[in-house]
Amino acid sequence: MIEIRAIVTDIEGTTSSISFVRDVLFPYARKRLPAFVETHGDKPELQHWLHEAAREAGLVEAPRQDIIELLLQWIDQDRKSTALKALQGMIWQEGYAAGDYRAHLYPEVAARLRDWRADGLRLYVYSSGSVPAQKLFFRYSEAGDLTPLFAGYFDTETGPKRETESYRRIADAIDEQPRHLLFLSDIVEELDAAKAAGFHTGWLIREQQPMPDAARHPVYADFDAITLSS
Ligand SMILES: CSCCC(=O)C(=O)COP(=O)(O)O
Ligand SMILES: [Mg+2]
Repeated sequence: MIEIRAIVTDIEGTTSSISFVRDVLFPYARKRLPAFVETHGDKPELQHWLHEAAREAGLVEAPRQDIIELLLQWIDQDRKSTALKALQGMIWQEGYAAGDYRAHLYPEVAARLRDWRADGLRLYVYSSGSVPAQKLFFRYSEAGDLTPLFAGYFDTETGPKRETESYRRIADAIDEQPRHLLFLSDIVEELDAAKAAGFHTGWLIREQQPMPDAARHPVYADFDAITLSS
């Protein structure tokens, strides 16, 4: 008998479309990053993440303009850099607050998250986006402010999403045995890592992709198809 007590969900490709992140959020950050650094460059938080990006690239002594150029390249590559994601989150905050966009959610997601909460399940997010960016995402979602539904958030400061140890850390932080946790994602390597840590897994395959034949994980076309017991 499977007993799921908490659900940990990915964002891009799972609760929300890849295109919203790639075609709205990333270009928004890319266009504004140079001016944002110019305007806010004296702020300790921004200086910290610029230094972290430089350290990550081995360019600690480089001029600030070189770091900016590097960050723009990383945005184009969708490099899962913790420093980049933190900087992007700082820029995205302005866009949400200004009403420039609302975070995309697939149509069934908000209702299903509410159902799971009403059934006593705890909900968490694990995304490459920074924790502040995740909170903004669900605070300013197309379905309104969903942050009251979530008990916690994890990003790559917990660890890389394709490493099993990251999921062990998440289970410890949630204070649940992995066998009582379900991880939902669109990326099979992330699901493999979670499964190796003992999590139950759900593979969201949304954008009319061919269903894999011998799926390594239970495959779902949307959140309404997800079953929590068997
Ligand atoms: C929190 S919105 C920005 C998401 C992001 O930058 C990203 O790379 C999403 O990757 P995920 O791990 O959620 O698929
Ligand atoms: Mg994803």
